[in-house]
Amino acid sequence: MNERVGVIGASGYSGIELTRILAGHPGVRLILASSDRWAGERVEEASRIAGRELRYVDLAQAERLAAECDVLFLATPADASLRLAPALLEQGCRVIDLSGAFRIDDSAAFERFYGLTASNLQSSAVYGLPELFRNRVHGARLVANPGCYPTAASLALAPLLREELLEPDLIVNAASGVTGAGRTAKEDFSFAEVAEDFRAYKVLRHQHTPEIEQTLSGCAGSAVNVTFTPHLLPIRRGILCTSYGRLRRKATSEELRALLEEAWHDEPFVDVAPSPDQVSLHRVVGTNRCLVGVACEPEVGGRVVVVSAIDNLVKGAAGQAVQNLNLLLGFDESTGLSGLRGFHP
Ligand SMILES: NC(=O)C1=CN([C@@H]2O[C@H](COP(=O)(O)OP(=O)(O)OC[C@H]3O[C@@H](n4cnc5c(N)ncnc54)[C@H](OP(=O)(O)O)[C@@H]3O)[C@@H](O)[C@H]2O)C=CC1
Ligand SMILES: CC(=O)N[C@@H](CCC(=O)OP(=O)(O)O)C(=O)O
Repeated sequence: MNERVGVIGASGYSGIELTRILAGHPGVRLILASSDRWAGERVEEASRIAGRELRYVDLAQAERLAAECDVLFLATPADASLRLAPALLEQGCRVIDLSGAFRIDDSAAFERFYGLTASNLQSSAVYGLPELFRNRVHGARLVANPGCYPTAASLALAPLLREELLEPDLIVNAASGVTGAGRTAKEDFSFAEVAEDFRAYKVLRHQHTPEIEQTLSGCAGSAVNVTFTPHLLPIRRGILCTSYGRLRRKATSEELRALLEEAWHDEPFVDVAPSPDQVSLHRVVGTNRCLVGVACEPEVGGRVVVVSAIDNLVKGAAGQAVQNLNLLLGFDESTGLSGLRGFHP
């Protein structure tokens, strides 16, 4: 099979990762890669991996060529996705958007956190976290690929909330590598500013807060409040996410681990570690994997700590987007992804 796919925003960190994965995907043909700054240059991944000549085109040309694609990825900022998606859908393409433009059901919350006007396409977009919502993704025209932090937090906490094991007030602390901010990030993210430093940012105003609460409330069946604090880690890629809650009934660490193992048993990209201490970025960076570990104090009200790790550019962006592509096209969900081996021994 050779479904035709394209990437808009192909020169960004997640666009590059997408281009690399798609060039090696056996079921699709990458026919379009857009970048204004690289227009006219060769897409090296396409010639090196797929053995075909492909050149970047600018956005105007990409919009003209889009109708030739069965599925288009938008690896663009949210404001650009809001502008581009309607016309692409009208041309008959299916769209997988990596930005936050279509993830949040509550328009007022979206507008407050993103500072943008919500789209009326939001109601028809499917939130593409395959491990929780894969049945909805199959027939979707517009997939909202989840945010990096919400992916790490949701895969850590969803099974425990579904079993009504946690009080609905949670704390999520997470640290991301600097690629999370995109490649045009400004001065605050330069090497001299971040090296040998560690700090929180967007405290109590991060745009992923309503997304995490939306997903976890859906799992719990009632409102869940999350205090989310992101941190900037002076490395290139990876997210380590530590989530804290309180037990609603007695349980041991072994029981919680067994519950996570049961929930994620059939999932190719979620693994449960023997303990939270064994969850580390080395084990996930370069792969589409999420690694989760849990421990708790056994009494009612006892503390629960769940640690999860992902690569922000793979499971947190491009890899998850390809999982969604596979669902849309009816491929095995691991197609093009199982070969990603990671960067560490
Ligand atoms: N980095 C990460 O870890 C994650 C990112 N995301 C989201 O994915 C999207 C892409 O992120 P990332 O790869 O980091 O971003 P980058 O800043 O690295 O790249 C952005 C890309 O979009 C293009 N672009 C910029 N402005 C416009 C515009 N107005 N219209 C069309 N294209 C434009 C740029 O191409 P050019 O200038 O060459 O045309 C570039 O290819 C964002 O919405 C981001 O929030 C989601 C999860 C994780
Ligand atoms: C380190 C860093 O800055 N990470 C970004 C990740 C969010 C992102 O990529 O944006 P979306 O809202 O489209 O998911 C941030 O915290 O804003």
